[in-house]
Amino acid sequence: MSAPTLRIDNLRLGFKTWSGMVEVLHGIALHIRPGERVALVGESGSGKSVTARIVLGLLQSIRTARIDGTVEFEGINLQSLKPKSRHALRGTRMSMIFQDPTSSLNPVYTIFDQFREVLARADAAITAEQAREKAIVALADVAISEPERVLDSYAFQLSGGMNQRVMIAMALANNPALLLADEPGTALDVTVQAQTLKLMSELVEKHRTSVLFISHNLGVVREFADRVYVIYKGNIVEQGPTAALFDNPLHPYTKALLSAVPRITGGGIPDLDEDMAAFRAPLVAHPGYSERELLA
Ligand SMILES: Nc1ncnc2c1ncn2[C@@H]1O[C@H](COP(=O)(O)OP(=O)(O)OP(=O)(O)O)[C@@H](O)[C@H]1O
Repeated sequence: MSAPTLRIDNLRLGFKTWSGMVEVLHGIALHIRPGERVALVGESGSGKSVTARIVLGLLQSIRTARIDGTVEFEGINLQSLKPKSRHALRGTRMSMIFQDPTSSLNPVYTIFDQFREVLARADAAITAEQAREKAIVALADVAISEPERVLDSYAFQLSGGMNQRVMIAMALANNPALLLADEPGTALDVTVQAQTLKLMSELVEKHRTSVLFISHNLGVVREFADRVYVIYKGNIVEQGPTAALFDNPLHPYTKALLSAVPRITGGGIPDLDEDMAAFRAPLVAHPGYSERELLA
């Protein structure tokens, strides 16, 4: 089997606060193979975004953050890299799509200016003409029919759905090995979100891009992911192939998450802490799919 694109092992994160250390991640492990689409699912505050930010190298420079453990990207331990080398990976070998496409784009530069900057990260010598050519191809890939007009526009002149397509095109423009998608499109209406996710899905499949897909929307995860990790209060409590996990959730938190779909954003999950306390094993792996076996 090929080596994983991303391998996280025993990852711990704490923040120094006035009242002492607040532990946020308690030794999580996950991996993503080349071309695999993996979802990290959990409620608000469970530690999904901080995990993605560590992979991107964005938390390492925060003075109050304490990070321990292994984060290996394409066989390189990111913790051992200098900030400059971590910076060089972003937008080239790994890239990210955020929740709200319009606020993620810079309002004072045209779409083309931003495209050119992204492409120059991988090829500093790229000319304006070459960048324009590449940007047009990338926009055509996300089914934008008037790429010239879009390139000369500012984000505020385009619809949210159009900006989301632009973001996807930019994120994939340098053919990254890993795409981190943090609740992509949740700021958009449901139909537009579904369309853009479908597009993203087709593109990552075409390019065999590995994806870490962060979401609390289980419906979307079921459609999109090959495998799922469930995170609860900074612990991975269950993982397995999507269909197996949805059809036969083993951990009380996963069961609660699945049964609480309509009210997941509401008042939380009643009595969950009681169920959790009664459950002794911290990680449930579906038979034959333990982290160790998958990596062997
Ligand atoms: N810079 C920071 N300083 C202190 N605590 C932080 C910082 N960033 C995140 N946290 C805390 O870490 C925990 C995990 O946050 P994270 O943003 O990863 O949650 P999440 O699962 O992505 O939630 P959501 O779905 O709401 O985005 C939260 O309790 C949050 O308050």
